[in-house]
Amino acid sequence: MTTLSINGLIVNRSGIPVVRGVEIEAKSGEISVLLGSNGAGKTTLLEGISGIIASAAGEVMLDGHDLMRARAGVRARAGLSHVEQGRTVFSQMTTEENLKVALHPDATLDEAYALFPELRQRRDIAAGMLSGGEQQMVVIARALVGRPKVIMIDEMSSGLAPVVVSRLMTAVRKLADDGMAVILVEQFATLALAIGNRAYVLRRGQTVYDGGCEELARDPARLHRLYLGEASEAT
Ligand SMILES: Nc1ncnc2c1ncn2[C@@H]1O[C@H](COP(=O)(O)OP(=O)(O)OP(=O)(O)O)[C@@H](O)[C@H]1O
Repeated sequence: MTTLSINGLIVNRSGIPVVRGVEIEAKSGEISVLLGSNGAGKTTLLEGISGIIASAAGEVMLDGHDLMRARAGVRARAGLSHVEQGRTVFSQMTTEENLKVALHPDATLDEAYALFPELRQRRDIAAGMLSGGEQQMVVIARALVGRPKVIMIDEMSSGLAPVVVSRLMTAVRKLADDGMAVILVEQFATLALAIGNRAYVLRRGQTVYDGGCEELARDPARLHRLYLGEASEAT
């Protein structure tokens, strides 16, 4: 059982606080959905958690270990995986080579192909030749075979057809059902809330909602208000 606890995290960009005291708890078997309008600080929050950028203050605790001062590589080895925006495949390498780069000694490529069977047929194709959806599958599968405890996925759906997005959502749910703690940053709020457990809505770097996904999915007007900031209703 894994627990990632983020407490009072403050992350600056060019000296300006962009993430301002966020609290998040991600647990094995659960998807924590991070929502918020453009510029709310979602990507910066994930970068602060994975250590790509230094945080100014707060705590990043993974199973009781304080990672706040650890570098990104150390956090990754401790079990924090960050699937960044932009489907960063190694385009000259084949699908399988992309997966092998990250393969943990205890993991197998079959785990990747079990999550995305469609990648098996594409194993010898250069990743740069794959469709956007397939490239997104490669980067998620590559994270999986690194055997992380927590997987943080940023904007996996952007620019993809709805049928592909649904396919990816199903796979992400399976990751959590298999025991991973998942943090999902997503623009398609309705789809993300449908597969998620706990939701956080960020506005200007602060949490304005922390609660169940179902509750928020049932109240689209409230979700709209939370995004637009017409009413403050931090819980
Ligand atoms: N490299 C940077 N230097 C300075 N400011 C930045 C930088 N990157 C992002 N910002 C600013 O930080 C704020 C939060 O950006 P961030 O990308 O974290 O938001 P987001 O919620 O992920 O939005 P989006 O959905 O647009 O990616 C924005 O105001 C943005 O302009």
